[in-house]
Amino acid sequence: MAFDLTQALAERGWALTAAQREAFDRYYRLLVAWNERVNLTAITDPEGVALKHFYDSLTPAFYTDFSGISSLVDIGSGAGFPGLPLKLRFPHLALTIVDSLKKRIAFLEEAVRELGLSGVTLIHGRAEAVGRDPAHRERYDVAIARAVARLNVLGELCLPFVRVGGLFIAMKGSDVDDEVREAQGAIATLGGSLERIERFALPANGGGRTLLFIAKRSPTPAAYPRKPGMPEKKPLR
Ligand SMILES: C[S@@+](CC[C@H](N)C(=O)[O-])C[C@H]1O[C@@H](n2cnc3c(N)ncnc32)[C@H](O)[C@@H]1O
Repeated sequence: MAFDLTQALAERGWALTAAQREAFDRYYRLLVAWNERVNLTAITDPEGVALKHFYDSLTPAFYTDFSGISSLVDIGSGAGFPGLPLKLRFPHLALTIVDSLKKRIAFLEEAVRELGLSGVTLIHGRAEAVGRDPAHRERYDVAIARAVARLNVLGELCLPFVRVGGLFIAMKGSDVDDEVREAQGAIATLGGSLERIERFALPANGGGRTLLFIAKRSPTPAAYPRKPGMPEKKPLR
């Protein structure tokens, strides 16, 4: 696999600044160093991380205009994907990251410090609990998540964070049709409406991807999200 992040983004019309290139390099070095003692990622080679973590994280911005988005919440961000690459590329974003694993939040705290980022809030907690907190409920322009749960579960974790008129972006692999069908009732119940499906392939045989754009049409009923674990145990129909 031959993949160069700077070149691939230049082909999309994005010129990374020298400072942004250096930030992605530092992020990579920190990720692999921490990965020796905290399980953060199975992908550790530089080109793999550049393609399957950094570039992949940026793909939503190929399909929707991030310059018009002020606040973004990344649910189940793990080692920072997709939130941190989006923040590096779009520094104006007020980024909030929610993850239930303390060690991953500890990694992100160091990454944010090392990369000198401002406007990033890191929350250790379950999305089901944080999404009920008035400080976070229906406060964000966009909620985004990659590789966290099936769509009928993910909707309950993410849609409560989105303001009416905002957007929930689910980042998925190529095989989504059953998942989308099974989640239709859940999305409607939670106040969402599936507006757009974008299918594409990552460069350098990086695999098929699908982005689901779900508009928040009406407030999420107070009953949701249910208590931690329930969305997964009894997914909405
Ligand atoms: C497979 S990892 C994916 C991480 C990252 N989004 C990525 O694509 O590389 C899933 C992450 O979601 C977090 N997670 C799972 N369920 C969660 C929940 N209910 N609330 C908050 N975080 C959750 C886990 O701790 C884990 O870090």
